[in-house]
Amino acid sequence: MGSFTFPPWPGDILPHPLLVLDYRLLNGETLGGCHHTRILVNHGAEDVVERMFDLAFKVMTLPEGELMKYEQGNEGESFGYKMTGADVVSATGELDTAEFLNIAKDDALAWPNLVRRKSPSYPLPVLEQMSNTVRPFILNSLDVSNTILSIFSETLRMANGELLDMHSVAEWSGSQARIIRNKATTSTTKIATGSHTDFGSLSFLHNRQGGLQVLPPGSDSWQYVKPLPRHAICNIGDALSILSGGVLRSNIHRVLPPPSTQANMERWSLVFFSRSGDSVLLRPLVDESSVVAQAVQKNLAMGVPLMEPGVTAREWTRRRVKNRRVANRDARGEYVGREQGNRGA
Ligand SMILES: O=C(O)CCC(=O)C(=O)O
Ligand SMILES: [Fe+2]
Repeated sequence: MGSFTFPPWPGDILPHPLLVLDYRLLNGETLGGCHHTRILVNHGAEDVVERMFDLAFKVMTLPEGELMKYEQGNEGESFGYKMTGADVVSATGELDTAEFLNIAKDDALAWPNLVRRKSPSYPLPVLEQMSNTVRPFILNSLDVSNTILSIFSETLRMANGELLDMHSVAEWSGSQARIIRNKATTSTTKIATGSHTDFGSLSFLHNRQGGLQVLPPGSDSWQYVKPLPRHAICNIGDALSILSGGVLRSNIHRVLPPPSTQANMERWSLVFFSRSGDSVLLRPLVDESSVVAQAVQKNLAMGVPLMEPGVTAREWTRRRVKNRRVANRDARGEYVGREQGNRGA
């Protein structure tokens, strides 16, 4: 099955060197002031990740007309299906080639009830495998997220549990699993997903084929990330960056078709996005953390603008999703919505 292929890495492509962290040995020192993409091994989701890829294949090979029943639309809804070409990948309005389906953490946990997407909710294979595949994948990813957040709350010297409370599993949030398909193409240069930072708190990304690229801090050259079996790529998103006053930083990445000898391959990937509760106000936690307060003061003294959208996590996600849709751009590719504070894709 296409989704299981783990092809050899092309000998002519030098991948970006990434620090591999053993999830079982994680601590504040290994994560440090985390500004870079990291790779996690022994995250515990290895087997259920295989089942998620299997499910991804079943879902994304349904007829297009069937998938379109679940399309997200243009109003900033994050859960559901996104067709290819719905998002822009560049300021000049080029369109993306990725198609994906987002499954809400709240739906997976409430199952057999559905609380975020009612009708039409999700394609049948997702409903059929909600309890034996999607929910275990999401629960495992939430565990990993909580572990990393509690390490970061030590880094930020916050009171016990405060950051975790903002990411309480019990509160509705934008947290979601995403299955992604990029159909085969002969091009190795056409951008599939444009340059962006993830907008939530943490992302765990499971890759098979190459194509993911990062723009390392301070560099202007894109570098490929080499997928490793049973490893998860770990990114910080903008919301956590905002809450931490920039102490923790989101990283810039994009997706191209699989490179070199992998050209022509269909590309599959899987992500879990961990996001704070819908009601959490996105602002630097200066009252909760002396580390954040100091960082904000230092940045202000140096004239670095403060990232403070002053909206809730729910509104932030809605704006960011909406901002990427080509339907919300004018002929020059500019966003035509009225909201302020949209940044990038
Ligand atoms: O497909 C990938 O490898 C990355 C996708 C991604 O960056 C995203 O969905 O935010
Ligand atoms: Fe991303």
